[in-house]
Amino acid sequence: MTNIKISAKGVQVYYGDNHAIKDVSVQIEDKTVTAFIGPSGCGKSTFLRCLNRMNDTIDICRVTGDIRIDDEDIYDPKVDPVQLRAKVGMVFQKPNPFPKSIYDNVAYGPKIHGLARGKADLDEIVEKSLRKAALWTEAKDRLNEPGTGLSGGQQQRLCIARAIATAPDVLLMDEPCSALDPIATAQVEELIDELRQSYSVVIVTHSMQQAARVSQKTAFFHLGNLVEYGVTEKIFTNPEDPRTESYISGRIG
Ligand SMILES: Nc1ncnc2c1ncn2[C@@H]1O[C@H](COP(=O)(O)OP(=O)(O)OP(=O)(O)O)[C@@H](O)[C@H]1O
Repeated sequence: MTNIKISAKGVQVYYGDNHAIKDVSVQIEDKTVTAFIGPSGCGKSTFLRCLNRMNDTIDICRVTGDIRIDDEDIYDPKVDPVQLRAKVGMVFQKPNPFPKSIYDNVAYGPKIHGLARGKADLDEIVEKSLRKAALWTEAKDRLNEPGTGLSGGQQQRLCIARAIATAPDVLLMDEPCSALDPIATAQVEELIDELRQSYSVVIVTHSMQQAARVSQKTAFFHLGNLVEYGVTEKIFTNPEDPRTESYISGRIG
């Protein structure tokens, strides 16, 4: 039985003339946290955005190569990017709740994708998503209050609940803790570890400590190349490539 969720082959990304991702091939596992690390500008976020076609929204961006999720070509013209993004949820650097109530933030996706069969069903999805995002206890008595009134860490967990509510297979996280204090960061990291039981989680992080704490697999990017990919512990203790070694020992980046 294969555990591969995402398979990318020969992926190239250009922003105009800037060749940002150079022939990247990688197989990302299900029920695993995979960390993308590397110096600023190496292409981590660009490659992450390829996985739910978020780069489609950037005019000058061109993506080629083959990316499959559960063996389905996500760049096939038959694939609706909006549906794809429900299946491949994304959490951004800065918590970005909608200017709506906590309840509506979570209910929005299931509503537009027709995932609920009425109010009771929707209530259940909202509760389940908030529970999975470890926010239910704090939010259950204020569901009608604005999501923007929560603390930064709570807002980020709300954004995770919103991503989970559309029953995704994959969760992409682009530096999800960079705007959070150490306590909120620890809570989100704990949550990422739990989410691994249900999803394939891919996280971009600038923090090598965070990559070491939360991920089982790590991909090291440098100047648009995927230099090394493997078991996190090995990448951090015994990397194969001298560039990885330099990065983890703080000599580049
Ligand atoms: N929206 C964009 N338009 C034009 N060029 C972009 C865009 N986003 C990224 N790039 C370019 O693509 C390259 C890779 O950037 P990317 O943001 O993917 O790197 P990163 O490793 O995530 O960096 P950081 O860690 O600083 O966020 C850089 O040269 C960057 O200037």
